[in-house]
Amino acid sequence: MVYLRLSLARLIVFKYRLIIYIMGWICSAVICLSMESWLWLAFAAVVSDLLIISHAALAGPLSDIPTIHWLARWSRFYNLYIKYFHSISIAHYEAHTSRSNPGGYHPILRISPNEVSIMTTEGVKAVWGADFERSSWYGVFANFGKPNMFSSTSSRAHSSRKRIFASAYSKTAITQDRVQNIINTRVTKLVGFVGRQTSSDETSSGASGPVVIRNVLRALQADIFTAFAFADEAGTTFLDNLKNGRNTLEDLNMTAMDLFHDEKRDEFFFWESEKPFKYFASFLARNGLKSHETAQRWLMQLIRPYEAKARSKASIQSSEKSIKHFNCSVYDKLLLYKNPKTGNPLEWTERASEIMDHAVAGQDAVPAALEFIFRQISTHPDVQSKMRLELLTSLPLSAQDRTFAMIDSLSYLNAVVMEGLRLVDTISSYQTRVVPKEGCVISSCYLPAGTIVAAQPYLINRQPDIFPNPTMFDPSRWLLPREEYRNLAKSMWTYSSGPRSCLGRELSLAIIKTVLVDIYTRYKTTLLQDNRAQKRTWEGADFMAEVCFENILACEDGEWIERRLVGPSLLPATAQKQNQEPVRRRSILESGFSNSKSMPSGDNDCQEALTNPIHGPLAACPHFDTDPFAKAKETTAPRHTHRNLDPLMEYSEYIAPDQPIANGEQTTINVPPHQQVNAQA
Ligand code: HEM
Repeated sequence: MVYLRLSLARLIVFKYRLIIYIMGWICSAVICLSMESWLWLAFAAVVSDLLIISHAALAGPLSDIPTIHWLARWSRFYNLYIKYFHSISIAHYEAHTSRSNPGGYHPILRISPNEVSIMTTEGVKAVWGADFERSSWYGVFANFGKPNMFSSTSSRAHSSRKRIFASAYSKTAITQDRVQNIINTRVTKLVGFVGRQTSSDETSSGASGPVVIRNVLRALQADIFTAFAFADEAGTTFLDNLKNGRNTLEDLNMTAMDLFHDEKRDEFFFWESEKPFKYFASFLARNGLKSHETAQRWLMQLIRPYEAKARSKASIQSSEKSIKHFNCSVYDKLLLYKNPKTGNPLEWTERASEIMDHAVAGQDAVPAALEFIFRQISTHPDVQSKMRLELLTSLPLSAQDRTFAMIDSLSYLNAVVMEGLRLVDTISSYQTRVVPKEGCVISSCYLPAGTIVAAQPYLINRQPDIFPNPTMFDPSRWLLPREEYRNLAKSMWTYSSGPRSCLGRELSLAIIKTVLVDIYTRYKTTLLQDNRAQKRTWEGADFMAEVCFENILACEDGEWIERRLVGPSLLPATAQKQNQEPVRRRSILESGFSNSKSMPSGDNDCQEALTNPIHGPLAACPHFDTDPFAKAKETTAPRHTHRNLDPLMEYSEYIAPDQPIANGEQTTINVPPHQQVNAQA
């Protein structure tokens, strides 16, 4: 008790010490103290400060927690230093994992006198699951001078705002025709752009020159989000302006849209958000503030005409009807909202602040995630082949015949996306929560009220006891029986967790999966330039991956793919032909499974597979676990007897039961009925 009182007194004295000193000096000036007494007073103030800081550093409740650096006990400037000059995610990850510990890494580290960083799912559950309040750092995300859902620190303010529009982001809403049409039409434009790149090559080799994929994806995200948030016809059309070459933000006229990743802005974002600099932001971050203003003005160009149109009675009535049917856009929901107690609508600045925050939230996260996945797929040809095989054998070729439910049920595609999202670093800073007055315990360490707990997806997603070989891109870790998959997915923290987790999760997954389907059923990708050495992973137009696209029908395994696309009637012939073409089949196999681990030279089973005419080229190879023919032998799905069935018909009936599927079960591909029949033949 005595200790508690002392701590409280210390806190008050420490927090208000400046005011106490100033008052003391004013009093002493009034009673005309001598110069010597003044110096003694100043000396006493410095000593008392040092005593308080030393006590907190060496004997306070956080003193037993290992530190990221010895300076971190004494000052928050060490942490600010890495925030400004390095990648905070990489620096914290290295600190958590670099020192010996019984568990192999430190689940908790002190990063400044009053702040700890955690790398434990249990800790995240205790803090984010219990919805501890946010720190004041989030205030920087307010727009138009108004707070929004994201910037509000209190959980109450957050949940009352979220209730207005959360249903527009639900999976039910995202799978409705309105949103699916928006996504599909924009992705089709993206595919058209890639098509123009591959056909513009003078040699007509079917391969494109390097494409700075992030910029193109930024255009995609902006066009999808603005159409989704307002209305299809009210969205931006950046995709229509894509050119050959780098498509920089300036070329696309997108600098205002890309608020937090416009170079001018992110240089200053630090000064605007970190104490004590933020108090001098108007001086330190002048360009950053200017670019925030430009972005606000830019957004007004979308909001004004939309509001003017929505004010017409007919439009409001139809929105009111559709609000009940998940068919209403986010902005319509904001527009139609009335406070249940006062009956007042939101002010326009509140609506604008909210929508601007949502736009910013996904504007670089989705392109960064997709670019990272492209990069991984392009450098892992075995993954690319398996994924393409699944797409070509399980989905109708025409976008009109497929639904998002079909795409969503593909286990290998899902595994690739999950693994990409596990490793990608989309958020440029860590998330913080403040320990409430009861305190809390994480990894056996007591954290008193007011302690700031920091966590990052980059660290949580790399816990070696949950994700063995955590830095390795290995989609197969997600091919698990349903229950095990769910448990693993719960430990992944890319979208955060708890009531304030990412609202755009379903939208972003739908965009990412649709892009991968539409690109990888048509193109093979390779990485021209990796450009991984950056200060911050999301930063700088000059530091982005350049991807080359090659039409799959023009590439090595094109003939095989063509045969598969033509339909089932050719498949028995394929099996016959395989017998006459062992060399050709070998090249097909090797092109997809060229890494020595998947296809060891001299492996008898694989050699046998290459010449086995009965079950197809892939069935007997133990390294190939996605063979549709092998699956056909095991499947319990009803068998069709019509041999001339249209290859693209009735797929929806035969989409496999919900993914994921057990590792090693060789069942990641869903086999449509006609292929089962042919495999039997
Ligand atoms: C791969 C893409 C994305 C990733 C990795 C991602 C990640 C996150 C994370 C980690 C948070 C929590 C941040 C914090 O608490 O500090 C968050 C919040 C949020 N995200 Fe996303 N996000 C993505 C895409 C999107 C998209 C496309 C949208 C909307 C269009 C969106 C809208 C939001 C919103 C509104 C919040 C605030 C939620 C709240 O305060 O309750 N996100 N996101």
